[in-house]
Amino acid sequence: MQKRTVHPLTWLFRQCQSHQWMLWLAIVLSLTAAVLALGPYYVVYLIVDHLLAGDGGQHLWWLSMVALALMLGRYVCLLASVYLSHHCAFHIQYHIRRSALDRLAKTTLGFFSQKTSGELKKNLTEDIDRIEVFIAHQLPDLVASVVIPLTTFSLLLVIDARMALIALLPIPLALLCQMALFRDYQSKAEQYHESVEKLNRSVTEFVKAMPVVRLFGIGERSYTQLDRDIQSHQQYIESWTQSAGWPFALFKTVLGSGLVFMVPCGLYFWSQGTLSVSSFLLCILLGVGMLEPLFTLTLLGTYLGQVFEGVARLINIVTLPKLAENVSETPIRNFDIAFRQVDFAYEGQDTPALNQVSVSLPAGSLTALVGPSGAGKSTLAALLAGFWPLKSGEIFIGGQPLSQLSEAQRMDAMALVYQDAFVFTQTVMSNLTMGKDYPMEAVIAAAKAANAHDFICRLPDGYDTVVGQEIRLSGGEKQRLSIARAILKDAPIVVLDEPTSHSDATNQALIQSALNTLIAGKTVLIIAHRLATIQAADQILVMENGAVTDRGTHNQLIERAGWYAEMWQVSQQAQTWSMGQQTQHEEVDCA
Ligand SMILES: Nc1ncnc2c1ncn2[C@@H]1O[C@H](COP(=O)(O)OP(=O)(O)OP(=O)(O)O)[C@@H](O)[C@H]1O
Repeated sequence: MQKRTVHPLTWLFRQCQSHQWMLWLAIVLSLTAAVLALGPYYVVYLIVDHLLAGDGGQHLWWLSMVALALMLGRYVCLLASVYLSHHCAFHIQYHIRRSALDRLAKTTLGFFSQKTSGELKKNLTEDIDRIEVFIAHQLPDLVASVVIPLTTFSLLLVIDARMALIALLPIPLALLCQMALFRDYQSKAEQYHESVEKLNRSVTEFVKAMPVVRLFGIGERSYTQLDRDIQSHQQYIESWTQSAGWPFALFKTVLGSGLVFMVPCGLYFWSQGTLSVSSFLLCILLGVGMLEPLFTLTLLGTYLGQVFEGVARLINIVTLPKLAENVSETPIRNFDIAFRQVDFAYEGQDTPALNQVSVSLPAGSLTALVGPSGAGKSTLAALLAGFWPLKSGEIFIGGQPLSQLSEAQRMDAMALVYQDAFVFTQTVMSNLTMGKDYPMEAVIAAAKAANAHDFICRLPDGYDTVVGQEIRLSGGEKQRLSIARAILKDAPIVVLDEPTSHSDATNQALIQSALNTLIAGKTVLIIAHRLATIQAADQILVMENGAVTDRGTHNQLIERAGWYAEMWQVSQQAQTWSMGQQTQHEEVDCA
C-alpha cells in the first residue's frame, strides 16, 4: 500500500475538476445566506428605533418589505447552495468511485488476496458516501458555522463594543467544558473502533459457524463469546456516555448562555443612558444565537476526522500501482512456458515464497504441481497468471517475457479454474460468455462438454436463468459452469487448482470428464491435491519450501523413493482405511 502525500481536503477539491467553480459558488452562497440571516434582526432594530422616535407609517411598511426580501434572498441563496453542493457531491462521488474501480481493475490481482471483500466494500460504499454528506451538507454548514459568529460579533461591535465583548463571556467556560469533553478523545475513539471491530468479527464468526454449531449441538454455548463482546461494547459505550455526558450538556448550555451576561449588563448601560432601547434589543437578539454555531462546528470537527480517514483509504486505492503495460504486442506464437530463476516474496514477508524456481512446461503438455501445504504451489500458479509482478527472474510464454505481454494478451492466452468457482448473480448465459459474443451452438457445446447442459436445462429459464440469489447452484454445478466457461474461452494455457478435490464421487467423475475436454491439447499447469488424478501427467514437479526439489513422471518419482513416493504410498493406504479404524499419527513437535 502506498503512503499518501497529499492532504485529504486538497485531494477532494482536486476531484471536483470541472465542477470546482460550482463548489466555490455553493460555499459563497452559503456564506451569503448566513449573512442575510442576520438582516431581519437589523430591520427589527430599525423598526423599534422608528417606533420609539414616534416615526411610524410609511417607513415601517418599507422596512417590513426589506425584512421579507432579506428572508427571500436567504432562501434563494440556500436553495442554490444546496443544489450546487449536492450536484458537486454526486459528481465527486461518481468520479472517485470510477477512479477507484478503474484502478482496482488495473492493479495486480494479488492485491485482492490481501484485502477482504468487506474492507473493499466499506471503502467503495461507506467511505465514498461520507464524502457526499461532507460536500453536500457539512461543507456549507461548516462555512455558516464560522461566518455567523464572526459577522454577528462584527455587528455587535458596530452597535456597542461593550455588549460585543460581554457576548463573548461564555467562551472561556465553553472551552473548559470542551476540554473535559475531548479529554483522551483520541484514545477513546480508537478503543471505540476496536470494540466495534471486535463485535463485527464475533458476529461474522457466529453467522459463519452456525452450521458447525448446529451440527455439534453446542447451541447457547456457541454465542458466549459474542454475548461477552456485546456486553463489553455496551459497557464501553455506557462508560463513555457517562464521562462525556455532563461536559457535553454543559458545553451546549454554556454556549447559549450569552443572555445571562448581556441582559443585566445591557440594563445597567441603559439605566446609565449609554445604551438605547433599540440597541439593547438588537444586541439581545443577535447575542442569543451568536455562539450556538460553535456547537455545530465541534460536532463537524469529530466527523471530519472520519471523512479524512476514509479519503486517505481511497487515496491509497486510486494510487495503487498499475500492472506494467510496456507491451510489444508481438503475437504469442507458441504456448510453451518457462520459469527462469524466479524469486518471490509476499509484501512484508521475510521468507521467500519462491526460491530460484526454474522449470519448463512444453506447449501441449500437462504439468502437475505437488508438495506439502505452504510449499509455494499456488504462488507459482498465481505468478504465471500475472497476479503479482515478479521480484526477480522471468517467466516466458512462447519465448516472450510475461512482463512484456499486455494484460489482454495474457488473459486471452489463459483460462483459470479454481476450487472455489465464482458464479456472478447474472444469467447462466452471461456467466458462460463473460460479455463476449459466441454463437448459441458454441455455448451449448461447451456446456455439454462440461456436463453442465443437463442441469442448466432443468433451471426455470434454462440458459436465461439468473443464478446466485434466488436460484442457488451446488458446489459441483458451479464447478461445471466454470469449466464450461473455460472450455468456451478455449485458451491455449490452462491453470487448474484441482477442482475435484472437494467433490463427492459422482461430481468428481462429471468434473473430471469435463476437465479432460478442457485440457485436451493445451499447455496445462495443475495444482494437484489427489495424486491419483495426475499419474498420466507429462511431468510432476515436487515443491518444498518454495523450491522445486524433484521432477519427473509418476514412475520416475516412484522409483526415486522421495517425498512423492512416500505420499503415493500414504494415498494408497488411505483408500483402504475405513470409518472407525484407529490410525497412527506421527507426533509433530511444534516447539
Ligand atoms: N497473500 C499472501 N500473503 C503473504 N503470504 C502468503 C500469501 N499467500 C501465501 N503466502 C505464504 O507463501 C507461502 C506459499 O504459500 P502457497 O499458498 O503458495 O502454498 P501452497 O503450496 O499452495 O499451499 P496449499 O497447498 O496449502 O494451498 C506460504 O508460506 C504462505 O503462508
